[in-house]
Amino acid sequence: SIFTSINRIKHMVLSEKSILHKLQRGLGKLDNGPKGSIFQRFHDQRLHKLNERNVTSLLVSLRHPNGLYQVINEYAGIYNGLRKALNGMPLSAEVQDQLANIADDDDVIGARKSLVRLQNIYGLDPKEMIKGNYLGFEGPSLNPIDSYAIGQAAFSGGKYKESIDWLEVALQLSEDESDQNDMLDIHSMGRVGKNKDNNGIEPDSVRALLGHAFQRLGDPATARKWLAEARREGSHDGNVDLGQLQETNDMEDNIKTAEDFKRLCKLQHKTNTKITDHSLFCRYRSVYLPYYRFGEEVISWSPFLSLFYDVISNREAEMIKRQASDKLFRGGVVEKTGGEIRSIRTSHICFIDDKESQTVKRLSARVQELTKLNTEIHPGGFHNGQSGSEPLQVVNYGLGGHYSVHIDPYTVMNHETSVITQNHGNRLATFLVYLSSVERGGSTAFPVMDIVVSPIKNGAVFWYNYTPAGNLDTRTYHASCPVVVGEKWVSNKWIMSYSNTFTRRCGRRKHDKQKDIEKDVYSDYSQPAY
Ligand SMILES: O=C(O)CCC(=O)C(=O)O
Ligand SMILES: [Fe+2]
Repeated sequence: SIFTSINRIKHMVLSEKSILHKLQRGLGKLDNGPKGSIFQRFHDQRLHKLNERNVTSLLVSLRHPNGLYQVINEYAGIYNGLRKALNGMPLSAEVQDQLANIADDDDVIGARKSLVRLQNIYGLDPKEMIKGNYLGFEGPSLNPIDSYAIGQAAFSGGKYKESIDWLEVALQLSEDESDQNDMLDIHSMGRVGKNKDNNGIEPDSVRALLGHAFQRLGDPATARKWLAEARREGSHDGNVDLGQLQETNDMEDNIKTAEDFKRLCKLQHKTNTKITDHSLFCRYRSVYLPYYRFGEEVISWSPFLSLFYDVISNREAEMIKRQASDKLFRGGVVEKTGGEIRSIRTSHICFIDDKESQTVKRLSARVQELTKLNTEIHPGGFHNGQSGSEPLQVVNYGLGGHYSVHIDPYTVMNHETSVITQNHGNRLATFLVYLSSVERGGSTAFPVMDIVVSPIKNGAVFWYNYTPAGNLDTRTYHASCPVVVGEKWVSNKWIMSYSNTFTRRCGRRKHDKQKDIEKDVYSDYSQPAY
């Protein structure tokens, strides 16, 4: 899938010529058969199109959710024809790899569901979203077919309220447009069909699906009204196979912090005025060799949470993203529940070991100096011996990319995680570095602490996942709010517990909290900033 990484979507758009070239090479041996010539025609037409387009404006549109949706939809549509033509033929691994770089139907469905997530989390109105207005950020508009399709996706995801909004917009837009057509047609004596308008949606299918949505919402009266209207004008029952639908919910729906989470996500760049702890403060922190000075802001004492500014340079951030983009893959947390796959994380990730990159190695060393915790990775590699930290995990989010509420320590016991926890213990602390700012959305929200952090490029958040007594600190539950506009990159440095048994400072008293320890530690070597 590619909709879960803006980097992959950009790669699809920018490397299509090279993808086509490699496909041509891979399909060359089929050249004499009929399929070979179909590919050649496809190749030539596509190349012609590519030479004509304006790449700059295309890239600008990819900052906006509708632009991303359109490009995913368009590429899936165009390449579906090719995929069908190649269906059943033996394809080399290279051809399959290249085809995997191009959006397919699953991406289109994922993209629709992502738009529904944006609607849901930020309380956006599809009337505005369709026009391209997301939280005041303008972009390309979508059409009634898109609106209907997104409504269908919402419906099949069990989001009936959301689906009704999209379906009503679809109906409204198609009526508006057929009104306009009627007016034009007064002169040419109407030719607009009753059921099928010029935009290719059948209003009766929309009405029927509206009826089903109201039915599922427990409003049989309104449901009957829509179903009757659909039947009066036609006999369609929508294009959705209602028998196959399953109710699925995002994790946000299931936890009691759902409303807090939404509220925090909407608070971007605003201070949470509920925090009135006057003992919070800022200070400068220094590391040496090379000398580097950062601002640090303590934003919560218990649990301890602090923000660092300019903890890496622009050059280092760009370097890490460049190194990561060659090895990104779909982030692992996909849960299977009742036969349906629901994704609690829409991003691509990869790991970079200190051995692979001087930049990453420097960052590890800096984190070690700042946190006074051991971050050294076993010289033979993370998996070959006890390590102070995991290799750096780099994350690139996709269209509406998010990560549902979770805690960082391993909790699910499968083979791989139990090998990690046996060797290294668990994720004692998290040092989360922002490799980009995000224009709208994409904050890190801590619903239990009632704190939200807006990504600031080159900044970082640091916290302990365990209390000084060694208990899992469930106040550290956090999530990545969906990205609305822009491209979000973060990286995680997870510091492991076994190597830090003796490096994490303990309290002087038995029940000391991290707050007490921090005060002791920092009065030793740091002065508050003015
Ligand atoms: O991207 C974020 O803001 C949070 C990421 C996160 O929590 C994680 O990757 O574990
Ligand atoms: Fe996390």
